[in-house]
Amino acid sequence: MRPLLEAEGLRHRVGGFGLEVARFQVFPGEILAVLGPSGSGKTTLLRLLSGLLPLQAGRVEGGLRAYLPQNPPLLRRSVLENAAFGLYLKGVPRKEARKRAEALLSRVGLKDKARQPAHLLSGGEAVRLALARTLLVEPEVLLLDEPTASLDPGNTAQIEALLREAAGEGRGVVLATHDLFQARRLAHRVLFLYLGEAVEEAPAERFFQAPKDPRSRAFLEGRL
Ligand SMILES: Nc1ncnc2c1ncn2[C@@H]1O[C@H](COP(=O)(O)OP(=O)(O)OP(=O)(O)O)[C@@H](O)[C@H]1O
Repeated sequence: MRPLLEAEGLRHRVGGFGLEVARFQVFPGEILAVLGPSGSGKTTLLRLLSGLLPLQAGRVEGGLRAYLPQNPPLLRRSVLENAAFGLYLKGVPRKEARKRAEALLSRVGLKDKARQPAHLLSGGEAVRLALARTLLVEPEVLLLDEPTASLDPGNTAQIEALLREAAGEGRGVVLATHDLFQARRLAHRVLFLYLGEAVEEAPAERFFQAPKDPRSRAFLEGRL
C-alpha cells in the first residue's frame, strides 16, 4: 500500500533542541500515535509534516494535509461561518459552502449552535468545531496536536469517534497525545519520540505490551 504521507531525513534545530526523524510514513485508514514526554518534539514534527515549519533538511511528500494545533484559533464569527471558512478560502460558493458546513456540524453534534458566536462555545465544542472545519476541506492526512488535552470524557469520546470515522474513510490520522489510554484505544501504530530522537516505531499492541527500547519502557511506566 502506498503511504499518504512520507518523510525522510528530517532534521530540525531550534535553540538548543534538535529533532531527527529518519523516516516517517502514514498509510490510508491508519491512526498513528506520536508519543513522548513534554518537549520531545511532537509538535515540531507535526508542524514540519504540515508544511507550516520550513524544512531545514530532508523531504516530505504526500497529499493534502490539515494541521490542528493544540488551541485552534476561531474567528469572531458564528459557528457556521467558522466551519465554512476553509471552503470559502478554496473558492467554494458561499451557499454551497454553508450547506456542506451545516451537514458537518450535524455530524459533530453542533447543528443547534450553528448560528451562535463561536467564542461562546465550550472547550469541547470548540475542538469539535475546529475538527469539523478541518474535515470539510477533505484532507488526506490529519495532523492533530493533543486534540482532547483539556476535554471531559464525553467530549473526548466524541472526538475519538470522529477520528475513527476519518480513518474509516481512508484518511491517515497522526495524533500527538499524552493520553496513553487514548493511544491504546485508537492507534494502530506508535512513534515514540524522546529528546528529539525517534526512539521506537511499532504496531501499537506490540509497543504497549513489549516496548523494545528501555526509554520506551521507562516512559510507559511513568519514569521519564
Ligand atoms: N521557536 C522555538 N524556539 C526555541 N525553542 C523551541 C521553539 N519551538 C520549539 N522549541 C523547543 O523544542 C522542543 C520541542 O518542542 P515541542 O513543542 O515540539 O515538544 P512537544 O513534544 O510537542 O511538547 P509538549 O508535549 O509539551 O507539547 C522544546 O524544548 C521547545 O522548547
